[in-house]
Amino acid sequence: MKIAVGSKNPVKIKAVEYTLQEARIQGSFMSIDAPSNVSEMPFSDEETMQGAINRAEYCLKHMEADVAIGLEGGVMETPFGLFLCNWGALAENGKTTLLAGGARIKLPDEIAVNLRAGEELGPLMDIYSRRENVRSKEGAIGIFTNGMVNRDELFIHIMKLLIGQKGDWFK
Ligand SMILES: O=P(O)(O)OP(=O)(O)OP(=O)(O)OC[C@H]1O[C@@H](n2cnc3c(O)ncnc32)[C@H](O)[C@@H]1O
Ligand SMILES: [Mg+2]
Repeated sequence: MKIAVGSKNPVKIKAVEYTLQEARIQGSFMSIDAPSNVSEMPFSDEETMQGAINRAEYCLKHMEADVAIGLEGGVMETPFGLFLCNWGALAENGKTTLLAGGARIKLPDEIAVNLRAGEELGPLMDIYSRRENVRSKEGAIGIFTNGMVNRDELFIHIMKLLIGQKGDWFK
């Protein structure tokens, strides 16, 4: 089985590989910087889901993969503030694309203000945390939970929710 991931972000690639190994699903891995075809900073659940679906479907088209995974991060407005959201899609030719969402956490107002003004979370997190490339390491969720939940764990959970829905893999 050929498995493609629609990102070159190591935190996403590692989460996919780790979860498939944990589930004892054998295959070869490929990755490609698949376009999300949504905003650089998705601003709703729907837009973030669409980004994950678009990445997975791009992989299926361009990578000759049997299974394609798209993972996308974004933010969403709620009556209680702006929240981080993450979504995953698992696509296979001729089958309905599977979807699953990850844990959410409220972003501090000082970050939310800048996001609403059109800035992107990746660079904002580096400035806020005085670290480099947070999006490829612990992620915003890692910073705001003091490392209790890092971005890899978030994507591993999404991956478990996705492959857990693939009944035929567990027979
Ligand atoms: O290389 P890709 O796969 O694009 O991975 P990415 O880190 O850019 O992540 P996304 O495109 O999925 O996320 C959309 C935007 O939100 C930012 N973002 C999302 N989750 C984040 C997190 O946990 N920490 C920092 N930035 C995050 C990210 O930098 C992008 O600007
Ligand atoms: Mg990106």
